[in-house]
Amino acid sequence: MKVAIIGGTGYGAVELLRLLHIHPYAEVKAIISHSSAGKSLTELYPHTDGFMQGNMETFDVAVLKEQVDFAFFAAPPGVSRDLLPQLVEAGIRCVDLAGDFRLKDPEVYHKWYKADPASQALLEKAVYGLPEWNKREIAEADFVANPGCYPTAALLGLLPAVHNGLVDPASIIIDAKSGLSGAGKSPSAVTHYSEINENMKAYKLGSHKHIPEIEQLLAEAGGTQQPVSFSTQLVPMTRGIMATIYANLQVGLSETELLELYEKYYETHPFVRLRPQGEWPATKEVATSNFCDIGLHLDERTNRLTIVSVIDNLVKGAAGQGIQNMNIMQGWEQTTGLWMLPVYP
Ligand SMILES: NC(=O)C1=CN([C@@H]2O[C@H](COP(=O)(O)OP(=O)(O)OC[C@H]3O[C@@H](n4cnc5c(N)ncnc54)[C@H](OP(=O)(O)O)[C@@H]3O)[C@@H](O)[C@H]2O)C=CC1
Ligand SMILES: CC(=O)N[C@@H](CCC(=O)OP(=O)(O)O)C(=O)O
Repeated sequence: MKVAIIGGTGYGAVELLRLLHIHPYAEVKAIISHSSAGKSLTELYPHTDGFMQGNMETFDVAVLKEQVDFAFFAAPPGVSRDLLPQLVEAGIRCVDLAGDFRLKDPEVYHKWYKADPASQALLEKAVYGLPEWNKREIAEADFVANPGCYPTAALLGLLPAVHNGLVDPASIIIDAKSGLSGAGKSPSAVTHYSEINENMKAYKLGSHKHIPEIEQLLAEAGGTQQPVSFSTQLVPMTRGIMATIYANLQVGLSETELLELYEKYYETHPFVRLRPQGEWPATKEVATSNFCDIGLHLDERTNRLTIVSVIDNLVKGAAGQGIQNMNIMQGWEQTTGLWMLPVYP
């Protein structure tokens, strides 16, 4: 199948190219660039030398319709809102790595993204693409809204607990740390080496656009959801997210029983791996892979459950999950092209 990547010079796009190169059924035929059409990707990213023929192109629906059957959007919010419907209309199925189609309520999008939402009709048509939650819906979708990186880590950590009513939904606290590639390739004062090296920085507390995304899916999974506390911090590494999640247990289960329940929940989901009792994952253990690794701890003194969930933000948090969604949409085994050992150390 022939594929286009839109937002060609960003980190998400380059990660898509890396992973699609080893995919047995997908081939990148076009890279669309807003800033660098006419240039070769290798001019900007020498590590891609020999892996992409031809130059990047401008967005043209008529040309893309002849070139490809599938497209990934890896551009900032606002771009897919305007361009993706044109491709879907032309019969090209899409996965959007940005957040334009994740939230079902246009007013909620407007409030948190501070931008105009897509139409209500398109938001209703969009399928939120978390394969461990709604694989069947993804398979039928014309276009999929790939989850945000933090929501992926947080939701995979919380789904078994919330879906089974194990924790008090009002007590959930998500404390999440991300490497710098999560902020994209454009440098900023905060991501400047001398600012973030040997440093950690909290940001967007109470205002992060992933808050409504997390709450939307938890409400779907648990039937109801109170606001969650969500704090984000930058840590001096390139890849990786660790979400440490706290919630009050509201059922009389032991740590062993909780772990068994998580194992059962994820038994048919190959990309989620549970650590044995007394062990918790590290970001390096999933780096460059599509895995989400999870460890649990039940503090019997406080009756509080701690869930540690790690992903690579560019893979399970973006390009890898996007390809997992494409696989499901195409009726291929979801692990196709994604079954690989993390790079370690
Ligand atoms: N980095 C991550 O870990 C994750 C990112 N995402 C989301 O995926 C999308 C891509 O992220 P990422 O690759 O990191 O971002 P980058 O900032 O690295 O790249 C985004 C790319 O979008 C393109 N683009 C197209 N139109 C515009 C425009 N009007 N203004 C600015 N850029 C434009 C640019 O490439 P060009 O000029 O070549 O078109 C740019 O390089 C974003 O929506 C992001 O939020 C989601 C999950 C995780
Ligand atoms: C470290 C860092 O800055 N991370 C980004 C999240 C990246 C992501 O998933 O964003 P989208 O929802 O836009 O797709 C942030 O906090 O905004």
